[in-house]
Amino acid sequence: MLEVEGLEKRYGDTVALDGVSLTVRPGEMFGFVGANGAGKTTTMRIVMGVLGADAGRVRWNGAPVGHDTRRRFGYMPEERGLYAKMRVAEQVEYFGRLGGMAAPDARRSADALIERLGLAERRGDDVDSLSLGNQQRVQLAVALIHDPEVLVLDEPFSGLDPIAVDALAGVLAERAAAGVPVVFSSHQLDLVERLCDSVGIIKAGRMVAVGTVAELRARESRKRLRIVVTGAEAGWADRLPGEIVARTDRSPLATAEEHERYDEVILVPADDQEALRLATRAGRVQHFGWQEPGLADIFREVVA
Ligand SMILES: Nc1ncnc2c1ncn2[C@@H]1O[C@H](COP(=O)(O)OP(=O)(O)OP(=O)(O)O)[C@@H](O)[C@H]1O
Repeated sequence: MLEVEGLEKRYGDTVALDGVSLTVRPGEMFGFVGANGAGKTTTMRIVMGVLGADAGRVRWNGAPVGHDTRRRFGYMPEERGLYAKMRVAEQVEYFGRLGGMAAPDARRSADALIERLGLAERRGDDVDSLSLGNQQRVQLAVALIHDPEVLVLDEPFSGLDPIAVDALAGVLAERAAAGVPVVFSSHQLDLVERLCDSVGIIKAGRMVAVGTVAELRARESRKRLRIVVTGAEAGWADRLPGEIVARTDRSPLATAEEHERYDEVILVPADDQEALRLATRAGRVQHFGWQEPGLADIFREVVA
């Protein structure tokens, strides 16, 4: 298992990491989330030895991680590092060779990944002639080519179209199923929620929440009601007891079918029965029920 313990890192007066710890077990997909500048990239760079820590340690299967061990890791850095004037297939193969693969294996594996990530038609093109999203796919192929023991990916999904997102999600799930610990950072919380076994939320260099989404939901989240009312007077929802965390309202439209006002409110209620009475009095209640918060809701609560 991959263990990161008590990482600290300063840049001059800026404290980038202030005691970051996380553990990723074999076969676990770990989503690393946090606001811009929270410390995700710095943590991953330290795990990969690109950057030294001021304190703390990184261990793989109980032993300190050194250069040779890291060669068996797959890494997608934030600063994408490809050779612009090398062809797609050659480049992926080349990184396979750097990762210690024999030439025929590297070629076979590169071909399979290129196909899988939807790059087959571009295999003979120079990397700098590709769109950014396709360059990103090449970068992913490079991180995956040598069948790494651990995967550390800095925002691997950013900039990918939905088909590429699905292809990458499939590849990562396969690697995890084969026992590889996978860590990736992302701002796409719906994706993290869908794919990850566990999630770590980092805020200003500290891990403020770690666990499965269900655990975070149970620990962090306040119960919320979703209320939909049509035909009410404007402003009725302001009287609801509790805190409104989201609202949508649509004034009457000029069409025959939709001539009613529509209000949807997400409320952390101080008194749910009073909220129901108010909604019933205000208009026609189309929906009134408890709503499970998503990872984005939990994130807002934890990071606020
Ligand atoms: N080379 C550097 N010199 C000075 N400060 C740095 C350097 N690299 C990072 N920092 C600072 O360290 C903190 C953590 O940055 P980091 O890039 O790890 O955040 P992040 O969570 O990856 O953010 P993002 O989501 O925007 O990629 C920030 O305050 C950042 O400004």
